[in-house]
Amino acid sequence: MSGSAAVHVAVGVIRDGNGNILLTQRAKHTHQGGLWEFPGGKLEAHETVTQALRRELQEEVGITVQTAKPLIKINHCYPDLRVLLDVWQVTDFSGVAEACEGQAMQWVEPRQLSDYAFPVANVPIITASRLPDRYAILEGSSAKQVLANLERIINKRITMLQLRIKSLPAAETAAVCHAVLANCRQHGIQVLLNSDLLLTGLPADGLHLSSRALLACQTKPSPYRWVAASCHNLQELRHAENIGADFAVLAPILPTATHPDAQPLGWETMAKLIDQVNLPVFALGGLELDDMDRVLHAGAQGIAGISAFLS
Ligand SMILES: Nc1nc2c([nH]c(=O)n2[C@@H]2O[C@H](COP(=O)(O)OP(=O)(O)OP(=O)(O)O)[C@@H](O)[C@H]2O)c(=O)[nH]1
Ligand SMILES: [Mg+2]
Repeated sequence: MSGSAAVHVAVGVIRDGNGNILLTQRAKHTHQGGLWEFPGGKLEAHETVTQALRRELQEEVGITVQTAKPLIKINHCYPDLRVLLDVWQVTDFSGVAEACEGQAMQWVEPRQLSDYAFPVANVPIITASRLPDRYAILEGSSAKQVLANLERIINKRITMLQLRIKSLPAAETAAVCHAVLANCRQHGIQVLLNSDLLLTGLPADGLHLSSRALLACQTKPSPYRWVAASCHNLQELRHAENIGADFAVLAPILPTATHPDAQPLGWETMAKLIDQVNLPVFALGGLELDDMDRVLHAGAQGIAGISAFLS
């Protein structure tokens, strides 16, 4: 199958006002029949992906797409078919969803998606649909500064962050980590601990591997709800994908004052790199929240940042 052109499919992760996601069940006789899917279908000749998305969601579940943004692209080779799943998040629609083709249909909470059997290509789509579009990196050169930065991050309504404290004495680091975790729990923020933080037994939500730690892993570290990885090139992104990391952070995209010697990847290279892996990838380095639209259209999950969320 690897030689034939991929079938381009427009797929909608449709959310209702409560954040639930619409699933339908594929008819028994079809490709991957009997499994659950996000509604969508093949592009017709001369159709753009957003035109196909609009038509398919009207035909299959009777809704009219009002607003949609790119979520993730998946290139997958089934034994009998190669597909490019072009997945869009539908954030606003009109009409009431109904199963227009007699298929089973369910609105499902994101955390319950794992209770449903999907085609294997859908694994990173499910991860992407559970991730936010902003991933903050919390740092600081003193305990006071770390906690002040956390206040600012909380005010930006961030729901996930990486705790990366490098320069505090060990005893102070442990105290700050406990304070950050308690504060984040209170505000519903998930915390991933950077792998350079040599502290064990902290009740965090996940592990964020430095690129060095990533390359030293041959399998996904366990047990963590989330495993993320810092990447700078295709080799690292592929390694993150191969060990089954949940998502990656790719840097630096634009020049930054904090890393003046690092060669920025730029928009075009970033898009090309992200296109080559089936993995949610946050863009990091020199970006601001105003860049979100451009970042999403370049294929990224969203923006990761240190100063981006501190203004
Ligand atoms: N819609 C949809 N298709 C998916 C998903 N995951 C996945 O692997 N696919 C694959 O992508 C292709 C989508 O085609 P489809 O059967 O929905 O196409 P369609 O609506 O145009 O159907 P038709 O050919 O009967 O008109 C199938 O091979 C299907 O197995 C998913 O989550 N949603
Ligand atoms: Mg379909």
